[in-house]
Amino acid sequence: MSIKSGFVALAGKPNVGKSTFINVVMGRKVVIVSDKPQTTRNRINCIYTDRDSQIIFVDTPGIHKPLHRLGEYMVKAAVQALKGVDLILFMLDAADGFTKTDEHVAKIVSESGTKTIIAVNKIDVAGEEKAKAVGQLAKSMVENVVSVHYISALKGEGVFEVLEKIKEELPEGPQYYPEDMVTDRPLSFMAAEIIREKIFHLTRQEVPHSTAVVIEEIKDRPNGVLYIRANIYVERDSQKGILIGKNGSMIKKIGTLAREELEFLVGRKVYLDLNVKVKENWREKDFIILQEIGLKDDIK
Ligand SMILES: Nc1nc2c(ncn2[C@@H]2O[C@H](COP(=O)(O)OP(=O)(O)OP(=O)(O)O)[C@@H](O)[C@H]2O)c(=O)[nH]1
Repeated sequence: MSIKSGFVALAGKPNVGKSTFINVVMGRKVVIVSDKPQTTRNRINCIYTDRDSQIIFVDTPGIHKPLHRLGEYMVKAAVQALKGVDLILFMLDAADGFTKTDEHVAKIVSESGTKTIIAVNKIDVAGEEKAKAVGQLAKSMVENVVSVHYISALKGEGVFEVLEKIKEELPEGPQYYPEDMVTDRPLSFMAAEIIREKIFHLTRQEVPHSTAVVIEEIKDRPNGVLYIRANIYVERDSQKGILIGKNGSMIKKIGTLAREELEFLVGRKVYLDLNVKVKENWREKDFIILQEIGLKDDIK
């Protein structure tokens, strides 16, 4: 039996709700969501599979970067990347109105000529009129728009209509990935992202941004438990104190929440071993780069 399958690029400025949308579609948490912009340092490709379709949601490098950092070359590269996908999902924020960054994303999307679905998100907090204005402006700026939807990813409103439309527009094709695969990222990457998300949610000010999570070890224990050891690097002793908390209460909270989510992801018991370490100026160190581009080994 043939299915509908293909690659869908998620385009939209930071914080419009791309991760929230993906999480609703996937029915479980696979992408970090935060109210602090650009938390998803490394974007994850998510694979949605059902009876008659497989959709691979991909990120477009360059498109989320601040305008001032976008050289002509990067714009070209982004356009080129969008030419290579089957469909674009261009997301906008109804509450924000149509901004300069939206205009810039719209230009890149339009230039690719690729079929585009527009989703105006956050209608739960914006008036209908404002949302419609955003949708219409976006539509007028993009060449190949197949439909415009008004949604609230947070409330799950309209998300499945978008999903149906995506399926309708995708070509018939093969199932590219096994059906139980939800992301093409290794487990070590997912684990680091999940731990980082908890730190983002539970701590304030400079702490989240001074934190790096490096997965040191993932091992199958004979009793079926998955053992994961992670180092959490901060830049100063004071930050270490905050992360550990009074009598270890904060790190315990982070650990419990992260473990529960990891257990959900891998479908079995997880033992999470977290160690907070101070490493001055870790941002300049290359070990974190290695981790972020996924060079650490996955489960052995
Ligand atoms: N009110 C409202 N808030 C939303 C909606 N969708 C997402 N948000 C919120 O918007 C913020 C950003 O959402 P994300 O899903 O992380 O946005 P993103 O586009 O992936 O952001 P980046 O990773 O920065 O590119 C979070 O606080 C979400 O809870 C929505 O439909 N309504």
